[in-house]
Amino acid sequence: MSHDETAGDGPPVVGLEHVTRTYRGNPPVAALQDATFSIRRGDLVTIVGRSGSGKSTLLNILGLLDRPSSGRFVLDGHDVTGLSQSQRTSLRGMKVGFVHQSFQLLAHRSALENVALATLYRGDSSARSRSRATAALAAVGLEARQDQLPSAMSGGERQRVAIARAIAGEPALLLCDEPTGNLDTHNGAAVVETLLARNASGVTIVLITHDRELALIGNRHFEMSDGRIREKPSPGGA
Ligand SMILES: Nc1ncnc2c1ncn2[C@@H]1O[C@H](COP(=O)(O)OP(=O)(O)OP(=O)(O)O)[C@@H](O)[C@H]1O
Repeated sequence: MSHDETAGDGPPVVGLEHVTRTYRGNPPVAALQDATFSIRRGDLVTIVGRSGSGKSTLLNILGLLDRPSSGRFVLDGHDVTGLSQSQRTSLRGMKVGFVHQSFQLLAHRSALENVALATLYRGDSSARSRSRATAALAAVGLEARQDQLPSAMSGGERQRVAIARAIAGEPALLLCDEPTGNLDTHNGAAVVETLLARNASGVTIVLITHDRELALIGNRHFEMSDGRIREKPSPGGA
């Protein structure tokens, strides 16, 4: 399915209304202030901003790792505002995939095992998790390398395994935190190509970065500054 066919279908994947996050302290830190925006199915959203502007704070809220101090957050049709910790954990497992700067693969497990274990934890049967993992590795172009250990792979391949792990459970939202931050240009480009291809098949992605060039990919571009987020007009006015 192409991006154009999926964009905008159904309820938003993310709906934030006046979301704030203030860290306690003296003085308190208003790390996220009055964020109101939606992310539609099939969007590839980039968020750029300096260190300390609030990007991780926002990503933690979107990924249900942290709660807003105030405001409303609806994730794929679920209002998460009043959920208990265990309900949030379970929703996170169903709805969110994470890709981190540092890959975070299990060193003594093959690529296939790294991906399969993630869906096994979600409650899939062993056969189901294996078949999902094989499909996810094929989707990132690593079907031939599924029995390799991470140590035998390039940084770009490791990150593609991490992407396969994050998408194997078909999450509503893929959150990427500086996904090319530890990679050289060549490996970084391979990871970007992989993310663009997954987005073209319908995966909704939010990517945070310091890198102003990387921030130009995708169809929607946000900038954070001192806890405030604003959407930048896309070239061509789309
Ligand atoms: N647990 C915390 N307690 C208190 N203040 C915090 C906490 N986490 C972050 N902050 C502060 O909140 C603000 C936003 O931080 P955040 O980590 O979200 O920024 P960022 O844009 O992700 O930065 P970086 O690019 O360096 O990761 C900063 O002023 C930071 O010092």
